[in-house]
Amino acid sequence: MTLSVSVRHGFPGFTLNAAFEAPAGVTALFGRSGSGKSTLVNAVAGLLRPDRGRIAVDGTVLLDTDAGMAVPVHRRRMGYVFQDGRLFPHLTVRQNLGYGRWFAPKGPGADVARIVDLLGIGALMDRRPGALSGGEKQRVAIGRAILSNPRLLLMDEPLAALDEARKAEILPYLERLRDELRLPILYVSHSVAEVARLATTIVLLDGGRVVAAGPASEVMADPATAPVMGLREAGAMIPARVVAQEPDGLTRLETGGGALWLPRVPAPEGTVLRLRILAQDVMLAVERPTGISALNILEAQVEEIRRGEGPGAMVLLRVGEDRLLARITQRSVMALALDPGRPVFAVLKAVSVAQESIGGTAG
Ligand SMILES: Nc1ncnc2c1ncn2[C@@H]1O[C@H](COP(=O)(O)OP(=O)(O)OP(=O)(O)O)[C@@H](O)[C@H]1O
Repeated sequence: MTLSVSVRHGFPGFTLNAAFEAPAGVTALFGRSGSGKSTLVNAVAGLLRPDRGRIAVDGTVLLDTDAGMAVPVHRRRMGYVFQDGRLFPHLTVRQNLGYGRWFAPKGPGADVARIVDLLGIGALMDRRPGALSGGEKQRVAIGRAILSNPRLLLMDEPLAALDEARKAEILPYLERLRDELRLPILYVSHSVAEVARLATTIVLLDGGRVVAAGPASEVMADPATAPVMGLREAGAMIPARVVAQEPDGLTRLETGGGALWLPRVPAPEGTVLRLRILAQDVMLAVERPTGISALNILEAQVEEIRRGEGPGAMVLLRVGEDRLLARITQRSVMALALDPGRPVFAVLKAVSVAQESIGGTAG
């Protein structure tokens, strides 16, 4: 499945001019407030008729303004999940889910029991939305959208209204949907952490234009995208394989640049994980540091140095086959005489597990 979008639309003072391809998986539309994310999603859903554009899912054309053709909203088969679940308050969870199914096209649809199980909402079936937490409501809203058997799931900031604890509760369910249902998801967010955890593809928007698009790990490691991502949030993702659970509570992982130790990661040996390493958490040394507390030191090579407008610089590093970003000062770039090709050691101050990779990559 590929969603292909090319849209041009003008509002007073704002022009959206964006094109991208979304392959299977979660495609995150990411950008600051006002960059055009919702306008794009609304164009895909059919809620907005753009001045010009073409939108197609696989071979099915949903919009082609040149040909004067636009499939109406209700025939596009899009599952739409909004920030506020928008469940029917007078209906039970079961009835809300049934409503999604009612609108599904005839023929084999999604299996209700499976979706209820995937989203962990079995125990809530007889409750009304008023008796659900925000996270539970969102899970039901997602279930309802999936049961309408859509071609594509559109999620516009589905976690934005939830507090951190509820977000953390719902993210694993979204990961399961991504990995087990294989339903393509267009996911709008302005949270880098959310995108790092969920996205397979990232489309980065700025001022109504696509400034970068591609596999999530590549877009996140591109030093040019750092100012749009936000310097504090910029960082790369590298794959790492769980090698051993060690007796002192640490998990040993293997990366292309050497071993890493993290506080116990509850994953079986052999699992490949995606680690998120913020650029600001990476220090560089030209010799292997000794006598420091940091456990995690990777062998790397400088690939590119991008100087910012202020005193900072973003250094793109090659670590085995993978990429890492380090944010250091331009003064340090000079002091260490860093140049492309120079071997260095990357000292990692903090590492987080961004996402369990899609099954089958272990080994
Ligand atoms: N119906 C409208 N009429 C006029 N201007 C609009 C309309 N809808 C959106 N805009 C403008 O288009 C721009 C992009 O808005 P959009 O909602 O797509 O951004 P966004 O990236 O989704 O932002 P946010 O993260 O805040 O939701 C904004 O400047 C907004 O004010």
